[in-house]
Amino acid sequence: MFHAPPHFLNGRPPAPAGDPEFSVPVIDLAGARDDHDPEDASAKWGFFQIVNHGVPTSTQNKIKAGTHRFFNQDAEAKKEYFRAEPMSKVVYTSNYGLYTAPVAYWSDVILFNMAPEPPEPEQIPACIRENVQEFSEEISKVGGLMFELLSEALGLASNHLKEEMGCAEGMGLACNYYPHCPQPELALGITHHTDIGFITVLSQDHVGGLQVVHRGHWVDVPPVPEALVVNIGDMLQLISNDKFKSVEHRVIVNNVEPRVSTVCSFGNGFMLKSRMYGPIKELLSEENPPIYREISIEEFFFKSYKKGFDGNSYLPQLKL
Ligand SMILES: O=C(O)CCC(=O)C(=O)O
Ligand SMILES: [Fe+2]
Repeated sequence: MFHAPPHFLNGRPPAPAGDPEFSVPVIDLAGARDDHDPEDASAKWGFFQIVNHGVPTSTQNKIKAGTHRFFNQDAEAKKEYFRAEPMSKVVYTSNYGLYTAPVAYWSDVILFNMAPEPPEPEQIPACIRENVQEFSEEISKVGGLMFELLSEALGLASNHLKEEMGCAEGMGLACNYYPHCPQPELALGITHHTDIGFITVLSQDHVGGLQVVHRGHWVDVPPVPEALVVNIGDMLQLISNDKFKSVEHRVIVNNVEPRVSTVCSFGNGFMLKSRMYGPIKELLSEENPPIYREISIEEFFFKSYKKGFDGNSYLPQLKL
């Protein structure tokens, strides 16, 4: 495991080693459904890892190899995919927090907005095309399952989030590449943030560097082979009326080897524009009044991007 230097702690100490309070929740999806209710982890951490989830390891490995292939090309080959704005089907960008993040992002990303309408196959770079299509199919099934489990964890019918609310209708798949960093004390891979969508399901490689905030401490998320990481995003915090909290996280870099991750965000700015999302009525009562006003996902994404990558979510601005 690599460690962030003290000036990157943002006043949060690293989690004490060996304290079971800080051991990251892992949910085994094999076996009886009742055994893997993610309610506790979603409410307390806003984050959990899942194992035995059905994205074959070979599918995860192939897209990571494709990510290395894409980013190891020279700039000339990559530049046709470069976009400065996020609302394209395929967006390659480098250091996207450059003008707004508190610390430069030591990372490159190629993002594919796969749902509701995927890009044309020829818009996806040939060196990663098949991998993107295969991973996207597999991760969509996992996303669907997560929405069922999270619906149940909220005490709703299992189809509520996916079918009733259309939470899985938009999906963005980001392939992140964190180059080896000669001076890791001067940069972060991605500075602290919460994810904007409903949930994020991600696959990390063996290198490590992802950290989440739990009870005011930075906790390393050690890579577990085959495991996927699930983050609660801001939109799920909004519709769950704070029952589930979006998790603050970041990626630290190292001077040993590059790292790649594959990150699927369920909920993107291409979703049905007229649909408004607010706290789910079934979760509200006199003792539990709505905390946030309704907003369309398009506006939420737009405002969150516009605000800049300053580490704060846009949610507080929607408080009633
Ligand atoms: O690379 C990772 O593990 C996390 C990346 C991330 O937080 C993001 O893309 O939003
Ligand atoms: Fe993230």
